[in-house]
Formats: sequence, structure tokens, C-alpha cells
Amino acid sequence: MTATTWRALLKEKHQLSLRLFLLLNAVSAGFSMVSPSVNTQRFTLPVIILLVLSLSCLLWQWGSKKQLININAVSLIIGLLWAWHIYIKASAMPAIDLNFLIIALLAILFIGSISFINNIQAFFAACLPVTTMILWLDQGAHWPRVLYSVALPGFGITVQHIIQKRNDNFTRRLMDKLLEEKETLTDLSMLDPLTGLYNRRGFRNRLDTILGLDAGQHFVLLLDIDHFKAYNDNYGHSMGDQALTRVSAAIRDAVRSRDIVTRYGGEEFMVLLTDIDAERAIQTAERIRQRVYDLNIPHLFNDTDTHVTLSIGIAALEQQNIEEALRESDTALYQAKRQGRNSIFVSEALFSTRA
Ligand SMILES: Nc1nc2c(ncn2[C@@H]2O[C@H](COP(=O)(O)OP(=O)(O)OP(=O)(O)O)[C@@H](O)[C@H]2O)c(=O)[nH]1
Repeated sequence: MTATTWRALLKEKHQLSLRLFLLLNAVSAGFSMVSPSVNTQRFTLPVIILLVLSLSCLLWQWGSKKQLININAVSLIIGLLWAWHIYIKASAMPAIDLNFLIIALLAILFIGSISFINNIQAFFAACLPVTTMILWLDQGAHWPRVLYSVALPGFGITVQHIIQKRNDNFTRRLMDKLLEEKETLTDLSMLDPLTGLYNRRGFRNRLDTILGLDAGQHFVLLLDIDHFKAYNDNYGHSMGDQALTRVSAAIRDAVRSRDIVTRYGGEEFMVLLTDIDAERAIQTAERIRQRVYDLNIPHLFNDTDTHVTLSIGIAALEQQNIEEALRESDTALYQAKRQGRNSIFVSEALFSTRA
């Protein structure tokens, strides 16, 4: 879930309360025509509009769920229609019937408060026109009772609104935090825990981005620590881990930040040199080899030297074919091992490209 889907869900929740509001108003408008509390002016224009409007909005929302209706505007229009309806009925009476006014007020307060328990603006938009009309028709004779009837649910809804806002904020913060953690976990799943370099998954992820940019020529370097089994067997696995960590850091330091350094296997690394020519790629490979040698990690069981050393195979990445480039660099690495280790071998295919 993202912050956008969260906001969409909140809007959807409000639209649900609007549907309830429309439904109750349609029922109420129908009822006031069929069985009115006062038998004058059953079919007023506003109550007919009210019925048609409520049903149309309901049907429209049903049909196109993505189209959101402005809740406050609809509530205000419906409140005004009810006020107009009350005015027409009251005008037709020989004398103002207080019971009629109270029932009319309670009806809209009831509909407003159960529909908009969490939406204070919509509640007042629906109830204020009716309240004002009743106060005016009653000429203020019972204003404390009328205002009390509105203030009581109004206060309850305000408190509920504040609590709900705080809950929503809390949930949103919690969701942001979870999304952040999810991103961190995704990042971690792309890194090798021992060396902090990319693992194969991280490499694939970065590769897709780089190939998408299609900037210049790229080269694949496959690097393997020489006689590392002998190192582990003689110095222990923990010293082996330390050596791996130091070698990883040396490789990382020897290349540019835009190059991708990956722990490709146990003591095997892969570097993708991006947007570079063949000459510089070979120079970079040589720099890596020298940096690792200069670490001076003693390895008395290395047949070729007394230090930890690396062998490197290089191949060009042609036509975005990473599998082919890896195959060629692996062959080149094999040759580097065969020619005595602590050395670099350039893929024959690359030689022919350069010739
Ligand atoms: N300490 C440690 N050792 C590892 C790790 N991953 C792989 N290794 C060791 O790396 C060694 C690799 O040995 P081999 O594949 O036989 O190669 P090598 O001894 O380096 O010989 P050449 O590659 O031919 O020079 C094995 O002993 C593995 O146990 C690791 O995470 N930590």
C-alpha cells in the first residue's frame, strides 16, 4: 500500500457515508410524500427534486465508482431543499405547528448524525439550512430548544471527528514507517551481508537500470581470490571472512561509484565497468589487482605469492548480452588462473574487437 492508496481508501470511506445519507434522504422524501406528519402540500417541488436527486446520485455512484461526489456540496443542496420544503408546508398551514417543526428538525439531525458521524462539515452543511429555517418560522420562540437539539449531536460529532482525525494520522504515520522499513528490507535483500556489496539479485536490479540508459560501452570483470581454500584451511574461516571483507573494500575503492561491484559467489566477485573504453577497463582491472596485492594480507599457502592475490578475467558486454559476457569473462578468468594467477586475462573476443 502507498500513501496515495491510503488517501483513496479514506475518500472511499467518506463516499460510503454519502451513500447512506442519500439513501436515507430518498426514503425520507418518499415517506413524507406517502405518509406526511402534516397533511398539507404532500408533493412539494423541493421534496420531488430531493427524491430524484438522491436516487440519481446513488445510481450515478453505483455506476461509476471512481467518480467522487463532492460530499459537502450535496449535503448543503439537500439541506436547502429540506428547508424549502418545510417553508412551503409551513406557509400552507393556518398556524405554525411546533410539532411539525420539531419532527422535521429531528429527522434531518438523525439522518445527518448517523451518516456523517466522522464528517463535521457535511453534518452542518445538511443541518444548518433546516435549523435556520425552523428558527425563522418559529420566530425564535423556542430557540434554546432548537439550538440545543443541533448543538448536542454537533458537539458529539465534533469530538468524534477529532478522535478519528488523530486515529487517521496515527495510522498514516504507522503506514509510512512500515513502507520505509519495507524499502530498507528490499535494499538489504539486494546486498551481501558479509561484504556489503551487491548480491546477484542487487546486480540484476542495477543492471536493468544501466541497460535502460544505454550509455556507451560496458565491461564485465570476473575476479577470484587465488588459493582461497588453502587460506581458509590454514588460517580458519573467521580469518577468511576478514580477508574477504578487506578484498571487497579494496575492489570497491578501486572503481568509480557508477560501476557495479557484486559478490558473485563465495570468493568470486564481478565488476561491471560502465561507459568506459577497453583501454581504461584493462587499466582499472590492473588497479584492482594491485590494490588487493597491496593489502598485504599474508597467505603463506598461496602457491604463487606470500600475499592474498586475485586473478581477473575481462570481457566486453556486447548487445546487452550479459550471459555471453559472463561466459567470456569466466573463460578469461580460467586463463588468468592457468597463466600463474595474480594476473589479468583479456577475453579473446575483446582482443578481436580492439584489433
Ligand atoms: N571464509 C569464507 N570462505 C568462503 C566463503 N565463501 C566461500 N569460501 C571458501 O572459498 C574457497 C574457494 O575454494 P576453491 O573454489 O577451491 O578455489 P581456490 O582454493 O581459491 O582455488 P583457485 O580459485 O583455483 O585459486 C572454499 O574453501 C570456500 O569454503 C565465505 O563466505 N567465507
